Amino acid sequence: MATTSLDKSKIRILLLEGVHQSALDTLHAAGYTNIEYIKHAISETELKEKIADAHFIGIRSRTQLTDDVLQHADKLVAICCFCIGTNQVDLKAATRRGIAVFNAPFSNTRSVAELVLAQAILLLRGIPEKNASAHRGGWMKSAKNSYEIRGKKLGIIGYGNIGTQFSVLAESLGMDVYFYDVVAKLPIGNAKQVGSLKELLNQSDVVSLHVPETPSTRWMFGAEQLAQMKPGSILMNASRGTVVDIEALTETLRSGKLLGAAIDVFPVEPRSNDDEFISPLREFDNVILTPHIGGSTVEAQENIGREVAEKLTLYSDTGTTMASVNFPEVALPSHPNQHRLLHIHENVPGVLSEINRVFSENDINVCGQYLQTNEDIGYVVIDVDKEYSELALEKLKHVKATIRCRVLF
Ligand SMILES: NC(=O)C1=CN([C@@H]2O[C@H](COP(=O)(O)OP(=O)(O)OC[C@H]3O[C@@H](n4cnc5c(N)ncnc54)[C@H](O)[C@@H]3O)[C@@H](O)[C@H]2O)C=CC1
Ligand SMILES: O=C(O)C(=O)COP(=O)(O)O
Repeated sequence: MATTSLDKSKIRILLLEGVHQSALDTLHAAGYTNIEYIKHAISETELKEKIADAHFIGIRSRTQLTDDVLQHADKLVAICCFCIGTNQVDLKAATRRGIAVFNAPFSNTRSVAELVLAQAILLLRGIPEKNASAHRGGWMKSAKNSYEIRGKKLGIIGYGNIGTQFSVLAESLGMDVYFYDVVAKLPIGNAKQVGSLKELLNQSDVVSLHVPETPSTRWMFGAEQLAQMKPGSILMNASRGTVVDIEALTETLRSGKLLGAAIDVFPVEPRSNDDEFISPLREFDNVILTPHIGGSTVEAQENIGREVAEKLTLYSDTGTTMASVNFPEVALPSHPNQHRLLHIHENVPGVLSEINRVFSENDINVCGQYLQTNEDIGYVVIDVDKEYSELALEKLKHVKATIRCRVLF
């Protein structure tokens, strides 16, 4: 019988942006050896070339997998984001092509929360300016504009995993925490949800953004919101570079209204550590500029590497899609002595009955069947005796609304 399932050594995995060694170790331990490992993000042209051969791609926040790029990804089975955000992936385009997307939804949460807490303390004491001055031979010994964090009001925008972690840490240091979120959220500890962003900004000494990049958060923080902030307050953004209008922030900082700012993410970020970081914010000593390292700790990266690589191998080996960002979630047992057919189709009426007809009309015994759908696609997994998989695969490919169909053994 012809082989339809790929040998592991032929499954090509492209890993970009220097994902942690733990990812490579996990993949090697699972028998995957055909891995191209690149330490930085690559240009769109190179990406289009390389993705054409890849069955799996691993990226972090910098690589943009647009509809245009995915048009070149004929063999791609899954996209693995070794980070929280998946805004860099056109999820609709991936789903339409039957490409599953995975991420690490909370392995770097604590790292971001610790960073912003530290930044709030440093900014309230004016440390960035004093440090910069001392490096130039200055001596700014003064208590002017230098404050304890205790008793200050923290305003968190986006009270999700990171926002709540930060909330807990900030309360433990005596901050009063308020938050604004588009969804009603259970407040942790003594935190209080406020009804509008304006209300939050009017009262907060420290404002910190922890929203995902979505159409509703793109440029949500501009001149109007900066005007609503208290004089002498602080703005921190470790969410996405498209959330804050940098020109408006630059103007506000020039006016001296803010005590300082901490910005970790930028509208355009360098592709590698060899490229120059360009930003109008470079001129301000009272702004902490960090190179998108909110989640860059050894602990977070090691955990993310392992976690996402495990999701990749599980999907590749068994078809399991648990915790996928865009696919219906199906947890599948191993399938010894059987072949497993994976059928991804548009979620339209009549597909299932057509699939079932393939098996009844061809007298193929179904040993196991699993189904899950979401609003866009359906994912059906069927285990059959080995000798029938080739025939079934051929027939299933012709079922209406089929996006992708393959066999695992
Ligand atoms: N700087 C870095 O290295 C890192 C940055 N991030 C960024 O942080 C973001 C947040 O991460 P998590 O807390 O894990 O996400 P999450 O999904 O747990 O929480 C996001 C929260 O924002 C809220 N939200 C959405 N739109 C909003 C709006 N327009 N206004 C107010 N609230 C809104 C949601 O309801 C949710 O409660 C990620 O999407 C990612 O972009 C994440 C990790 C590391
Ligand atoms: O987890 C996220 O969403 C981040 O922003 C971290 O991105 P990175 O892996 O550091 O490129």
